[in-house]
Amino acid sequence: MTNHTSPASDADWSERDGHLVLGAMVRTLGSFPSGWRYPGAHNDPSTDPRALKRLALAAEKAGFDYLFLGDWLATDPELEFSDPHLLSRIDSLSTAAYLAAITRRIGLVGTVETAHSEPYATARAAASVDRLSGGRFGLNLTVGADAKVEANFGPPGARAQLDRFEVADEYVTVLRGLWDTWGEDAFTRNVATAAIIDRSRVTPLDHVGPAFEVAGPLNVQRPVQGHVPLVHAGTSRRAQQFAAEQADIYVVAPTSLGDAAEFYHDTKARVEAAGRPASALTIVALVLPIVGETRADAWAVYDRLVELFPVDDGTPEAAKLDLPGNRNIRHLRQVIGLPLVERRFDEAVTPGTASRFTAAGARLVDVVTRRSGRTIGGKRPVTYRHLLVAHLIRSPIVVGSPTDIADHLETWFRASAVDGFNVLNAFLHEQFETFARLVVPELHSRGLVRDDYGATTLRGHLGSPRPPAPLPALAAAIAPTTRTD
Ligand SMILES: Cc1cc2nc3c(=O)[nH]c(=O)nc-3n(C[C@H](O)[C@H](O)[C@H](O)COP(=O)(O)O)c2cc1C
Repeated sequence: MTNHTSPASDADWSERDGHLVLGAMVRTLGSFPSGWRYPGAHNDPSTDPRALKRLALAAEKAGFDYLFLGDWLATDPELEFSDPHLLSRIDSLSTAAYLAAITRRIGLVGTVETAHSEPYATARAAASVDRLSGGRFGLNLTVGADAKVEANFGPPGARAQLDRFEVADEYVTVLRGLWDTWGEDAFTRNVATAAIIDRSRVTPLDHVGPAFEVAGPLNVQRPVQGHVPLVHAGTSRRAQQFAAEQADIYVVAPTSLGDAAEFYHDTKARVEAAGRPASALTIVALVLPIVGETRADAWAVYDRLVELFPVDDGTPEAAKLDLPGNRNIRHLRQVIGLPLVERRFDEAVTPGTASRFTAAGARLVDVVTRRSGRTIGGKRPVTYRHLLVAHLIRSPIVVGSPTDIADHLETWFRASAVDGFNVLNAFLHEQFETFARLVVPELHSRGLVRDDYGATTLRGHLGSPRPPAPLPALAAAIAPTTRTD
């Protein structure tokens, strides 16, 4: 009898055993806007292949579940001072294919946009990288509407008139349908009879929908993982619903533990309402750790990053940079509600001045204290520069020793606010490698991460069962025209 079960190891079917999932966000210029200026930081995109390789090997050695490769089908030189990592980066699927050959166990998540790609090409590319990596690929689908991207793809077609999430749902139907057009054992390779395939196991798709018409079958066999795991990131209700119904991993960016826990429970309820077990969706939050051997070391790294963040301090040098219009004392004044005409950026905020701040200003003081240990009236005082940076950089930054960072991750995980984290780095390589060398072992000693890869596929890392291929009889019933003798 034909075996239609997974060729993957038993471990790939196992539960995650209560471990938190760790993904590494790949941004070679780092995620702190001035990170690339830090002494010794990687800052040359022309040497990215080496940087990617070094990051991937460090992440794999530490046992990360996957590398996350974001993408954007546009660029904008005006992002120079706010998001330098978006200026130039190697296409995410090409990167995943490159890293597939370098790594052995870690998952590789690449990004495709549903509005400006064809599901046939995406199904093929994703199945290809999944095959090349032995079942480690994950596909992040973005469903955004972005004028800069649209400007790169000619006049909008009929698809642009449709609801973007309905298009995305149909896109997923086509992807999965195409991955199922090849049965598991379609390649019979019968040397004696000369039949290399069993044609009954290769079926067309014949999809005709509002957005796509795709005949199939796919021109590459079924992915190692059956269906490549799908990833989504988005904050709107529609994005949440799409993730609940379709995704295996959902990347979120909550601003507080309370919000995260509420969103987590709401999302898991939606997963169940969609007829899936709550564990089918792994919810991971972004986190940007700034770590040092000691808390004081970490504060020093954060202070240096703040100093390197260019602001308009009225000097001719700053004027030449053409900085965004919100990088000056005038802008800060609007936020904290006080005239600051004569203030210099590095002046300490006095207790008297702080007592007159707006609620928003008081919140910024809290952020500065949490990130840098600086206090109003303290030996290391809060400065106006620190306040402005806290206002402009809203990333989920956690600064501290390995114990501090592990405490934060553990608190969120144990509060059922997340299943894991997508870990950003302020700059490469020191910050990521310090996290891998010091924080991951701390998590391990607390029983929060496993000590080695128990599985060989991304699905295995997630504890997500591999969808079986439709049985030949069923496939034949669906598509009788494909029957051959
Ligand atoms: C944490 C996070 C990461 C994201 N990464 C990307 C990305 O790499 N590329 C992209 O085009 N959009 C990215 N997005 C945007 C969303 O994926 C996209 O716009 C989403 O499909 C639509 O959701 P929305 O309705 O919340 O805008 C990201 C969003 C979040 C919250």
